[in-house]
Amino acid sequence: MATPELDEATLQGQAEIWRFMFSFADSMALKSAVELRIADIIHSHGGATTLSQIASCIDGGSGTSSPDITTLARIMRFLVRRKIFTVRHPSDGGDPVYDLTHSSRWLLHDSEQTLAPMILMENHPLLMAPWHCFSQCVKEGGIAFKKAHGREIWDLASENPEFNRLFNDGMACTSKVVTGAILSGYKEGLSSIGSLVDVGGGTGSLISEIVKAYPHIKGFNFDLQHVVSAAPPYDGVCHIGGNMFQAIPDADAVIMKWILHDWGDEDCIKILRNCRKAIPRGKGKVIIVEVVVKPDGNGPFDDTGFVFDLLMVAHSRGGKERTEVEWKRILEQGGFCRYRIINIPALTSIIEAYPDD
Ligand SMILES: C[S@@+](CC[C@H](N)C(=O)[O-])C[C@H]1O[C@@H](n2cnc3c(N)ncnc32)[C@H](O)[C@@H]1O
Repeated sequence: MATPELDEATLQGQAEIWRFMFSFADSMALKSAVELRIADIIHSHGGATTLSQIASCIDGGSGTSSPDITTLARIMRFLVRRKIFTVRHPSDGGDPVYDLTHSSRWLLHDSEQTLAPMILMENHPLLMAPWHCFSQCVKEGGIAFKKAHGREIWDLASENPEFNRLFNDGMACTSKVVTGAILSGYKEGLSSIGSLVDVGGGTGSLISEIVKAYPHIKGFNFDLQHVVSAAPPYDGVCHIGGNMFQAIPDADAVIMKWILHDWGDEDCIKILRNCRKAIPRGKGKVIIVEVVVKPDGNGPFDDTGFVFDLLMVAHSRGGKERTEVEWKRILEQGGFCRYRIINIPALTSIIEAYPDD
C-alpha cells in the first residue's frame, strides 16, 4: 500500500516533535559550555578566539589527555546555531573566530551578573532525575523529588553538603541578577524601610546587595540552619537559622524571593500569617519576588514562567507558579488584602502586599 503524502502542516508538526524530543540537547550543550568555561575563555581573549585558542585553555580530563577539538568544534557549531556564540570566517582563509553574544555574557563565571551556577545546578543529574517521574506523579500522585531520591529537596540539602552548595550557589547567582532589577524598579519601596528580613534568603546574596545599596537598612537573612551555617558574612546582615513555619524574625518588612512558589496554597497561607506576625501593625509590608503567570503573555520571560511551573512539580511539595488571581487568593487568606504588582525588568515581578489591619 502506498504511503499517503503528508501535507505541509503535518510535516511541520513532525518537525516540531523531533525538535521537542531533543530539547535537552540545548541544555546539555549549554551546560558543557559552562563547565568548559568557553565564554570566559573567549572573554579573556577580548573576543575573536579560534578553536585552538579555546582548546588550549581547557584542562584535559586527566593529567595527560588534551581536549578533543573535534567534539569541541561540534558543540560550538551547535551553540552558534542557537546564537549563544558567533563565528566569523576571515576572508584571508584563516581559522574561524568565535565571539560572545548577548546570551553568552550570562555564562561568564567571573561576572557579577551570571547564570552559570544556575545552569550547573538545574542540569545536575540530582535535579534532573525528578523530571523523569512526572507520569508516575500523574498516575499515583506524590512528590517527584521524593520518588527520585526518597526524600524532599530540603532534606537532601541538609544531608549532602555538596548538593547544598550547588543549590545555594545556583540560587545566589539569580539573586544577584534580580537585585539590579529590584534596585532600579522598586527604589521608593525600599528607601523607607528601617529593617528587612529575607525569609528563605539562602546564603544572603539578595539582602546583602539591598543593604549595600541602602546602608541604613538593618538586614536579616533567615533560612534553615544548614543553609545559614554555610553562608558568608556580609556587612550589615545578620544570619538567623530557623523554620519559617514556626516563626519569622521581626522587621519593618519581609522580602521573599522564590519562596511561596515552592509551596502549596495551605503552606503559603501559614508562611504569610507568620510574616504578618513579624511586621509592625499598620506600616509593615511583605515584598514578594515571584513570577506572575500571564496565561496569554508573550513577553520575553512569559514562556519561562510555564517552565518554572513544571520545575515546581519536579522539585517541590505542592509548589506552583501563580496567576494574579491565584496570588490574590492566597494573599487574602494569609491576611494581606491590599497588594500591587510592580513589573521590573526580570523574570520575576514584585508583589507588594499590606496587611489588613
Ligand atoms: C528556592 S530557594 C530560594 C532562595 C533565595 N530566596 C533565592 O531566591 O535565591 C528556597 C529557600 O527556602 C529555604 N527554606 C525551605 N524551607 C524553609 C523553612 N521551613 N524555613 C526557612 N527557610 C526554608 C531553603 O533552604 C531555600 O534557601
